[in-house]
Amino acid sequence: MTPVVSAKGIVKRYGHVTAIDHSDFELRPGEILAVIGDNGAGKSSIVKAICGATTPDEGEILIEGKPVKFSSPIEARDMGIEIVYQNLALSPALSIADNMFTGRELRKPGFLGKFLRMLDKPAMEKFAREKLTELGLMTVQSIKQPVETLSGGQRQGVAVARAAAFATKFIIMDEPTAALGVKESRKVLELIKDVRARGVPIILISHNMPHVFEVADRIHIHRLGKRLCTIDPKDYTMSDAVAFMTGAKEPPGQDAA
Ligand SMILES: Nc1ncnc2c1ncn2[C@@H]1O[C@H](COP(=O)(O)OP(=O)(O)OP(=O)(O)O)[C@@H](O)[C@H]1O
Repeated sequence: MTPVVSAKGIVKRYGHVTAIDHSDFELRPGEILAVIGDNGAGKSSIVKAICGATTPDEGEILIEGKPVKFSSPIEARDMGIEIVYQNLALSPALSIADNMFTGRELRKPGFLGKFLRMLDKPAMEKFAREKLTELGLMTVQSIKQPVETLSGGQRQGVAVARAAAFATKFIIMDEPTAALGVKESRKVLELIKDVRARGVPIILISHNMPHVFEVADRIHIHRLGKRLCTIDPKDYTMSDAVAFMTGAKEPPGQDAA
């Protein structure tokens, strides 16, 4: 099966620091791929290269088998790649519906939209309501509610719903539960599984081993700027994964999973 994303020999240098050192990467259809590694191992850097947030110095990125060279994250987004950040990239003062459409607002049909750039608020609110309902998130009272009135978990829910609504290729989630409490994390993990059930593959960067082992189909272990190996979480324990990640234990081959 053609991978959704595959990257080969990616190199990214920042001055004298080599953040990614000839790394490979592969995301398969329908899977949750966790990306783990020590601080500074290069997890964010490799994922940024894949979503156009940075341009690699070397290497090749293929999306569904076709070479791509993104010059901005907008280009990646236009291709159906969505990102959910740990620091909740939502605008607190704007409503849920407005947040879902930031940067891709729907305009009124005809002259009003085309020439006067008038927004089609009812259409955006309807779409936002449908998407939140689909993901079981309609505990929020109103779609017009400002995001700042929501709990941390609800906000992350909106961010995940937005990504799920627009992603046609895959979603990248960078530490989506890091800022959340236990109960809120649970809800977000369930959402992540729901998104997978809808057929959208996910790249999940996380330091939280129980979360990774709960949801991941495969784990990409990053160390010193490159992919050390990929493992199937059913074949290894959390302490094995940490031992590979820190160099305490010899890893299995590059493609154990
Ligand atoms: N914009 C940048 N400028 C300079 N150095 C950078 C930049 N971004 C990343 N680096 C360096 O590249 C290396 C890899 O960083 P990266 O953020 O990808 O690691 P990470 O595995 O995501 O770490 P963490 O788990 O701490 O978020 C680090 O040494 C980091 O300091």
